[in-house]
Amino acid sequence: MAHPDLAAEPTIRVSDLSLSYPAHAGGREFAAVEGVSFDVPRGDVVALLGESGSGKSTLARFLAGRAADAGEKAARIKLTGGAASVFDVPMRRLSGRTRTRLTAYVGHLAQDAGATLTPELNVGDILFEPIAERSKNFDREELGERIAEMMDIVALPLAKLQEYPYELSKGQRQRVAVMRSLMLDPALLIADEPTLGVDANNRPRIVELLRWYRARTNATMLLISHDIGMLEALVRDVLVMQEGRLVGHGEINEIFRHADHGYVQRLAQALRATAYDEIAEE
Ligand SMILES: Nc1ncnc2c1ncn2[C@@H]1O[C@H](COP(=O)(O)OP(=O)(O)OP(=O)(O)O)[C@@H](O)[C@H]1O
Repeated sequence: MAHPDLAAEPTIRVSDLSLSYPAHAGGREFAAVEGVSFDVPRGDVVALLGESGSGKSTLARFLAGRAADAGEKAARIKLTGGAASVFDVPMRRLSGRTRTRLTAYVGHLAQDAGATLTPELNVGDILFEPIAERSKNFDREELGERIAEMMDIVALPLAKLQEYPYELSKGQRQRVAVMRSLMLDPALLIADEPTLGVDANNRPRIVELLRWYRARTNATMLLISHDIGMLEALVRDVLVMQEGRLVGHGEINEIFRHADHGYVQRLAQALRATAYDEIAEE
């Protein structure tokens, strides 16, 4: 059985990778990612950009080891070509045990995670849950201090710990979801639009939380985000996808300065105008 090697270099290795959704409802198998290759070196923060439907979430979910997580069969992601490894664990045909081992180190913030917080739990329990599931013997006090620090960074009053998801605004729920994705101290964080649905005043709070986390842990991060504040504060390299393919890869300023691909050029222009909401919806 492959054991995750946290010192693996690079942390993520993707080679000519193709991913599909199975055929369903009389339709054909759908190729969401086609022939993509890139590495994410250990400790780097890389952004995955691209218009809606370009395959970003599919790739993120697959690399986070959550390809088979979806309830319905039709939403399970299948590797149809090439290879990928995370912490030197090959992602082809992951056994249940290997997957559990791997996902213990890989935080995944799913798309619109704030909307799927457990409705029966208050915020405090939502945050404690990942740790309580792993071990009964955790230091509640130490963890409480960490939670208080995170709440402060994202500007949520401690009284919110007693509230339930339905009592929070959309942006507050999203902030809780981002905090939750960090609770197990992941050595790799894969986050799908961490600031989506958060108002402009509070987006920098999430950026700050991720910066704080990185300074504390030096974790590797793959972020799907068109948030210019986040890109500027955290990201060195970007990957740009279009229709399942990688159409740009490199240092953020370089790639936008010398963009030779039509979509990358348009994206660069839009980002300069900081119209990120529109890009995400394009
Ligand atoms: N369960 C599924 N079954 C079939 N096709 C799917 C499924 N989920 C996503 N797709 C398709 O796969 C393609 C890639 O979707 P994906 O969500 O990865 O794109 P994305 O770049 O993350 O887009 P967005 O920014 O809108 O989330 C899209 O064409 C989408 O319609």
